[in-house]
Amino acid sequence: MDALPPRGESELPTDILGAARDGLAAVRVRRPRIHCITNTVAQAFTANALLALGAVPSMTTAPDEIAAFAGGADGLLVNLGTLEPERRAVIRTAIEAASAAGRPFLLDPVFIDRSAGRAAFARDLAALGPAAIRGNGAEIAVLDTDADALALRLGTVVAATGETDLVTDGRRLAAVANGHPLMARVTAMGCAGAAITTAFIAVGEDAFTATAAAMVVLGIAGERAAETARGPGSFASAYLDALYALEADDIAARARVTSPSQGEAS
Ligand SMILES: Nc1ncnc2c1ncn2[C@@H]1O[C@H](COP(=O)(O)OP(=O)(O)OP(=O)(O)O)[C@@H](O)[C@H]1O
Ligand SMILES: Cc1ncsc1CCO
Ligand SMILES: [Mg+2]
Repeated sequence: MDALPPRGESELPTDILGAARDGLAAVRVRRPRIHCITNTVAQAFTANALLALGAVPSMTTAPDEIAAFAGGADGLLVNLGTLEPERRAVIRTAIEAASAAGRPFLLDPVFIDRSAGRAAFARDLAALGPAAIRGNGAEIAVLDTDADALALRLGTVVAATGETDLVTDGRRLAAVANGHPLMARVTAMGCAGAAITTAFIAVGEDAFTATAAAMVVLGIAGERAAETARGPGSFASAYLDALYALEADDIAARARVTSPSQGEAS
């Protein structure tokens, strides 16, 4: 670690705010195609969240089509939430196709804290060069003792989500405090957030900045949705509306990003 620059030195939170604003605009203009191998619980909400944001989802897991879909997309999401044998069997083919096409993939290691076999599979996938790994704190903790070590060891970006989202590439660290407790009362909010993050990485220059920017955007959408929601049900639809309506001014006004060596950016 001695050879590394101090955390935060090479990345200003203001860069993340700019990346959130620019990333949102780029997703809406470029409409990246995101292929999602994701769990059966999250599929429809994830597809709707990508569409609301401006991206274009596809979700097939058919063995004879997976290489064409993953290789032709701008980014690939691999989510382990419902890891039936059929879904497990196509994941490597999808990653190989995306990687051969020079497209990023993001790993969401759902519930690896519940199953040793799933954790072992996730470790194998994590070694295949994901642009980012996003999981809740408990899931990330299964992969390494801390997110920085994991990011450095694999040369990837790690987002450990929860009340505060921590994003690191091992050298830079951002803490994103945006979000709302109702986000934890609707299933697949993290899964959809990982798909949104894949879209930001697909249109971004730098996976760390893009991942932190995505956390800002989805957290602010959650805050806006909570203003009109009456509970989890109306929150889910208000969240899609908020992704659709989000403007650059909302980001400037609401972003709460810190990095350890600097103060709050907003
Ligand atoms: N208590 C909270 N306060 C504010 N924001 C929260 C809270 N809990 C979750 N969030 C937001 O919700 C997003 C999803 O995070 P979470 O860690 O709950 O995902 P998850 O456990 O993977 O969810 P799922 O598996 O249901 O998709 C986070 O990025 C964060 O912005
Ligand atoms: C509830 C649930 N079970 C498997 S995946 C999933 C969605 C949240 O990760
Ligand atoms: Mg999850």
